Amino acid sequence: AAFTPRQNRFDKDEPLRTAAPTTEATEGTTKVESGLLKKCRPCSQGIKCVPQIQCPAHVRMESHEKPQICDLPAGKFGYCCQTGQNHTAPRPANTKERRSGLPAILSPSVLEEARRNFEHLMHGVAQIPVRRGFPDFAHGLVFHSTAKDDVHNFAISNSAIEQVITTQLFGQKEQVPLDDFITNNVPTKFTETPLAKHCQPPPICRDIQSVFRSLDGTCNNPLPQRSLWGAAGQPMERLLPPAYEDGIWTPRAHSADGTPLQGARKVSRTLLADVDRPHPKYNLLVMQFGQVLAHDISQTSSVRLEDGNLVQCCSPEGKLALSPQERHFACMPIHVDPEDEFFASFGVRCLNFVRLSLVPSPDCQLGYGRQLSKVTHFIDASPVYGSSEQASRDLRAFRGGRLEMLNDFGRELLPLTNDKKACPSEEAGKSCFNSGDGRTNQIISLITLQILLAREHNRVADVLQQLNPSATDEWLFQEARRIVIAEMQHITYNEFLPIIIGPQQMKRFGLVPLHEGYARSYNAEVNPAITNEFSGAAFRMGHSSVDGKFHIRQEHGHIDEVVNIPDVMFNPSRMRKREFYDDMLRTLYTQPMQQVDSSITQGLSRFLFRGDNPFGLDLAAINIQRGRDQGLRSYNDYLELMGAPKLKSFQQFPSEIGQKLARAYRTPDDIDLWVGGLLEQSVEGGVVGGTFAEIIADQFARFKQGDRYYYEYDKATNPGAFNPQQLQELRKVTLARLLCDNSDRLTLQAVPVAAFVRADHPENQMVGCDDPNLPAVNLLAWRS
Ligand code: HEM
Ligand SMILES: [Ca+2]
Repeated sequence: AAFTPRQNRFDKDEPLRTAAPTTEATEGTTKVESGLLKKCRPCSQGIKCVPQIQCPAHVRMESHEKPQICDLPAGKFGYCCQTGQNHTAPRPANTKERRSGLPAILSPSVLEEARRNFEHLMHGVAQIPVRRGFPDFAHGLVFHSTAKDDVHNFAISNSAIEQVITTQLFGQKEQVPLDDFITNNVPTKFTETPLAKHCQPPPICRDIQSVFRSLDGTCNNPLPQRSLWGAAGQPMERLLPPAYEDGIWTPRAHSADGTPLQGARKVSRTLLADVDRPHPKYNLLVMQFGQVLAHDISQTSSVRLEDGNLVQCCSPEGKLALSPQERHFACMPIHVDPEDEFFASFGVRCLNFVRLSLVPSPDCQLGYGRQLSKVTHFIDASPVYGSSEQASRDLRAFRGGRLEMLNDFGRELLPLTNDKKACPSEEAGKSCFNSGDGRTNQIISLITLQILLAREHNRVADVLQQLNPSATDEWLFQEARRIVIAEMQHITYNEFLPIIIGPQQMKRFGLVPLHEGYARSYNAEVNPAITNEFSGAAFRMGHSSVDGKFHIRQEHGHIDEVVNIPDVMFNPSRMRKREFYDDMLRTLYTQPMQQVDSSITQGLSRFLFRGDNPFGLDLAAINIQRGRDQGLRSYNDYLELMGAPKLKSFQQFPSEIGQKLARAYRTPDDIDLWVGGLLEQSVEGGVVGGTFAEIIADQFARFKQGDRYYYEYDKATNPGAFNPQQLQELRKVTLARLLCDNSDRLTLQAVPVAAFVRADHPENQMVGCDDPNLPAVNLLAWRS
């Protein structure tokens, strides 16, 4: 049921090349060598050949300005890129005049009027509580970190919103072309106005030679102006300019033909049915590791009320959406049709949806709203350690470098949380677990991996202490953390990522880990921040891999218990059953994941966070709405970004999908990125289609090139570099080893060698946890 619009794009045997070569490039493209294989002239010195997606300015260039085409590994084309990852190309001359006509500073009257509008939006709205125990409440928890943090974010987000409202008013008054906003081409500033309080240059880093990366990700890039790149709370990047209808923050609500877009729920129920399609090769660990990784690198934040409480956009019981006059400015409720075969039967006509909060402009310039990630963007095991110094201190035991754990009759579990806002239930015995990430209790299989990683930290800390008896708690903690982060990174690049994006993209984006020696891909120009396209669409591919049920203790055709996933969302009590942790791990490596395609389990699309309610939320609709909230452009624009032709008609899809698409959208230019990506056929050797593969590959290239502390870098780059012997040891780590080392050994005594591959797959084999053939990191390399 999958389809790819352009399976072979960028391939050298593709006769139709969309990127019009410059005269230079045509000269440089030498004669046909064999068949259709052409060879391109290399880029001039100092200019890098990169995949099209990493040179996004080309989309806005005239054809004669497009960069020269060059060769990339795996038989692919790239661009000799001079604009870097900046998506704004030099603008046509005729708009220059308009821009220079704008005032440098805002007038007091605009400021005052905007202030009044803002006050009204803040206080003149109906306040309907979001009740504990209901699905919306749990949805709000997804954006929770700590109670203190919620209040702090409120203040910052408010400043940002006020800036946006002021910018909108200014844009109307001065008739600024939309294009100038989306390409950051408005010279006007907030300087010397009350809105300037958050415009501060990034801090200067004092200790740039620190052996250990900071907890909040600051000073990873030590260069002036870049000390906050990738740090917690920093804005996301964009591959393409936002698709806001006013260029600033008004979400895309109209089709390319001017009529209103269909609602997100309508798209979800028309296109994303629930079909059971188990993956023939990969198991649920791929899904579950993917979610842990997603939480490591991104957590957005939703707008809240002044007291930190959640915003509600629907009338009680979802009977209808509040009118625009009475609802909060961040409301973007999801409309439910009366003929909705599921929600309408409960009388529900409105699903709550609150927009993401924003960050103020760092350089004080007027521009579009920018979303943030609250966690460190880097892959740095932040779900284990938290994304701030304080969060990490709250998790530490301050003995032997260990993390605090709950001793549950001899088994180490995560400690229980005392943060009342972290758990939907206040009942005793239903307490939630605490970790470095506020989303841990979302589903019990996620808790399982969070426990696994915390145990791994303590296991490593204990061994380090035996080897270095006089080491301090601080050193043991930081060194164990450094090792666990390296393990996370190695498993991500070595085992996980190739499964997702396939071997060709791994090569083309330079993501394959080395077998020996140090890697040299650090590039101080690369901002490691998460992109909106990645967090709002591409990496949400994982939602399609979720199975609606867990088959616990599946052995020889026998299953002990079938657990529906909504029953284990924010309901961690099963973890206290003695054998559950081992059983869950075994389930994850035995049970297939679902294929990444246009099918989403009803466990997510109807019953998400149901709790005791008869119905839940629709995560698919939420994803679509979120993409519009984040200003993601339509799927077609991303095809163009990658150098593929845009779709012109729904008939380019197989007829069944084409018909459904035509019911959900007016033109192919309307297709939401997340939906279009899921409809593609998977790339060779990977589980996602070409578009998601590119967006994901680009993101992981940022994490590698833009992380000075990446585990494969040497001392010249990374002040916390591993010595050659340590690095060689770290390269032995596998997820299989982690499963064995951190299981309870109650029902789990053996693991599949390739942990992400179904245990029953012919290419895989089970190996006993004590088998010497299961490689392990020898920590003797850390004896000082
Ligand atoms: C196990 C079941 C899962 C559940 C119940 C779940 C639920 C959610 C929810 C409620 C959100 C926030 C939606 C919004 O309001 O925008 C979310 C966001 C997200 N999810 Fe999942 N998810 C699951 C698995 C996964 C997996 C397997 C992956 C990837 C492999 C993934 C990747 C993401 C990403 C990247 C985001 C955006 C995070 C952000 O930037 O805030 N999720 N998920
Ligand atoms: Ca992180």
